[in-house]
Amino acid sequence: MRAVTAAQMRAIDAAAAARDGEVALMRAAGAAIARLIDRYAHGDGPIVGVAGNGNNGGDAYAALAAYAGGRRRIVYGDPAAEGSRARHDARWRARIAGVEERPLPVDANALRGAALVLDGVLGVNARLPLDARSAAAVAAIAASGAAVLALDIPTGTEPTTGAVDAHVVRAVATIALGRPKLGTLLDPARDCTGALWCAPIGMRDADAAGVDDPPAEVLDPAAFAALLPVRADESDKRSSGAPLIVAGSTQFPGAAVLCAWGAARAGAGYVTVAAPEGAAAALRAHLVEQVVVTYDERDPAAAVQTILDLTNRCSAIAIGPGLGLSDDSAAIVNGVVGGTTLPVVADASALYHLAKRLDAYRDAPLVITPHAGEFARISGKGTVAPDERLARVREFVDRTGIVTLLKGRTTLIASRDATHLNPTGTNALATAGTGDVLTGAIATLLAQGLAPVDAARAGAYWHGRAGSVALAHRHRGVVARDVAEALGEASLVAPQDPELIRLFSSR
Ligand SMILES: NC(=O)C1=CN([C@@H]2O[C@H](COP(=O)(O)OP(=O)(O)OC[C@H]3O[C@@H](n4cnc5c(N)ncnc54)[C@H](O)[C@@H]3O)[C@@H](O)[C@H]2O)[C@@H](O)CC1
Ligand SMILES: [K+]
Repeated sequence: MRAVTAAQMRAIDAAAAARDGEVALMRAAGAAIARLIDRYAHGDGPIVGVAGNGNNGGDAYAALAAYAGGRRRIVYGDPAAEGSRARHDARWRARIAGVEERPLPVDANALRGAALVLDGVLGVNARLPLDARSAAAVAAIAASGAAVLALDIPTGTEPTTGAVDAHVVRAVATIALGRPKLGTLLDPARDCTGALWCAPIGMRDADAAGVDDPPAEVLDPAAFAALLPVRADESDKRSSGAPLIVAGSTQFPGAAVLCAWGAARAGAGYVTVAAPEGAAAALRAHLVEQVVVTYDERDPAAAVQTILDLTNRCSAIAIGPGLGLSDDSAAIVNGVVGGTTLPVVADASALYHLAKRLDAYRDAPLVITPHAGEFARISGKGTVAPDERLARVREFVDRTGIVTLLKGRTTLIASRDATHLNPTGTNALATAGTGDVLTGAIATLLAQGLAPVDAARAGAYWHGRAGSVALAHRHRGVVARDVAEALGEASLVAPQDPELIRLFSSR
């Protein structure tokens, strides 16, 4: 699903309003919001809307008008607000439906005890810093301690950049109307988003054509399920996906084991591991179904030949985890990546070695999976501040054409055509070896025929879900092996309601 800038959303809104009428759109938005109210309401208190003078405020009226759950409903708004025709319609319907209307300003005491507060102060046209009236409403909401469902965006966040004001709503959930706003997916605003839902209300990506390209996308559950390859009945072990893992060293054999496990649990039919002789004993002790082939790392030319010979029977390569930073491993990495025609996912040590020869890999079928530190080095442009991740990854991919997966709380995956924001994951993944599992999973997806960008975004999404599944089983102390083991369960996607899509849960 497209994650939009404010400018893209305005274009989409305008076209949808011209087609369907603003009143109908706001009624649809209200109906979708109303469906979420009971999910997030706690206790016996009222549902309280706080409405700004714009259409975001209109959504608060529309939601309370549409809500049929039997709770008391109150809305705070400006009785003298001019507002759009849609906002008037919503306000009128709220009144008829028995919603109690009270004038702004609202103080925290009035909101304390609410079962749920609907934040309709500002939406996609919010600008920071907040004006005094909006800031006062946000301060009251924040001080009340009540649970908040944010309408479109949490007020006080910048809808495109994810910057936050001194006064900001921290929501338990946010419901995006039309399309999710980029800012709600980006730090620091993401902390305020809570769970993220989207009600598409009939809006169309095409209406933003040409505005703020290349587009950003966020994977939703149905799109993820559609990306996962399905094994054909007539498959054999090689056609089911045969990744070659080039990883491990005497010092770090575990990286190769975890990468192989990630590949295997992602559904590969035949996993081959090529590793230096010093890692062989540890690998053979831990890998049973996988084939281990060794090479002499002190003879890089022969090692490259051994590995390239193996590629004849493989369909993708993962290279880098645990290989180390020696000149010999540099020669092996560049010899293999430069000498193969197979798609490659490169991680860890391989990123270090490839950094010196990026020009050779321009637009190659290659995925790199750096964390922020590795990205700083490979991009050649130094440390990446949290708020410049999106711009920096775009700059790098526009320059090199290399599909890049930049790890972080919101992992970014960029190709020349688009930037993808991965919404899944948990801090349980912040533990050694989980990146090796991800690399292995991506290798399998490449081996099963996904394009590099699709393998990267499906892999990131899947791995994030697997982290959450592993945490749900273990509660704490998740290790990388648990994440590999959870890939199967994490591949299951419950049927989705296309009118109300859950993009991520709070975590
Ligand atoms: N237009 C449509 O077709 C739809 C709009 N919807 C809702 O409408 C919202 C957008 O409504 P609006 O366009 O009325 O905009 P907002 O409700 O976001 O903002 C209201 C007004 O406040 C002004 N404002 C924002 N920040 C300010 C600041 N710091 N100081 C002074 N003024 C400031 C804006 O310029 C705008 O005129 C969406 O976020 C969504 O909730 C939905 O109902 C779906 C359909
Ligand atoms: K809002």
